[in-house]
Amino acid sequence: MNHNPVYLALDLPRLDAAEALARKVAGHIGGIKLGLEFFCAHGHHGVLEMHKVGLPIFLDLKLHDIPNTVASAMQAIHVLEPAIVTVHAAGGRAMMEDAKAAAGERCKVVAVTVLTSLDESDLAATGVGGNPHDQALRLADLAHSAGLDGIVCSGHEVAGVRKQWKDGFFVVPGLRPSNGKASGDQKRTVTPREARDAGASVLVVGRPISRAEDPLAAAIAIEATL
Ligand SMILES: O=C(O)c1cc(=O)[nH]c(=O)n1[C@@H]1O[C@H](COP(=O)(O)O)[C@@H](O)[C@H]1O
Repeated sequence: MNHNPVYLALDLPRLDAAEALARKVAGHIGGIKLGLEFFCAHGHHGVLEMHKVGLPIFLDLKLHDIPNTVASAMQAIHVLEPAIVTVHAAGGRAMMEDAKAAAGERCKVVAVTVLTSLDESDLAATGVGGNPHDQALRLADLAHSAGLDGIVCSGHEVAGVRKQWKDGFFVVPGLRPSNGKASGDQKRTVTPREARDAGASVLVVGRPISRAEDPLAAAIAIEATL
């Protein structure tokens, strides 16, 4: 693969620290993922600052509301020129259709299926029967039929989803290098290499790089496995 599929999740409280980390590893990642922690703390200003690093920006806002509200939120972030934005597939077909229509041509919209921090018992507690694999496939079908570009799922489901959606754009978080650190709050993990081999388009890596003693060495080590 020519293009580096790793997007670094910058889940850090300080803007200067996030920017310094992104600059340090910029040659060994393909993009930057800015999520709720970053956006709630630094907003539009923070995203515009991070554009200066010169890498594509994945704005992981996980939008989930009524269709009109989500479409309006999408329009409000046009100015930030994100390459990728997330919504929750559980928001339903109309919400996803309207989100995609509002996103503009150059922004991929992907739907979160089953968070990688959940297992079957967590799903049951929310009233969803069956296992994460079947639920992810069901929500992937819904996202596909709503016209989205792809989905977010764990490395355990991505091969199955790829089988039924051959040209989909699939984001896989919950990655832990095989020599790696504890899973933390993640329950459905695979290695970056396993996710890539299973058909992931983007590999989201956060703490295995950002909390490493030597983030640059960690990013280079992950790149070397791909
Ligand atoms: O949408 C996401 O990016 C996402 C979906 C999901 O199911 N699980 C998940 O961990 N993420 C994000 O991926 C990143 C994973 O971070 P680490 O566990 O530190 O590598 C975090 O920024 C999460 O918000």
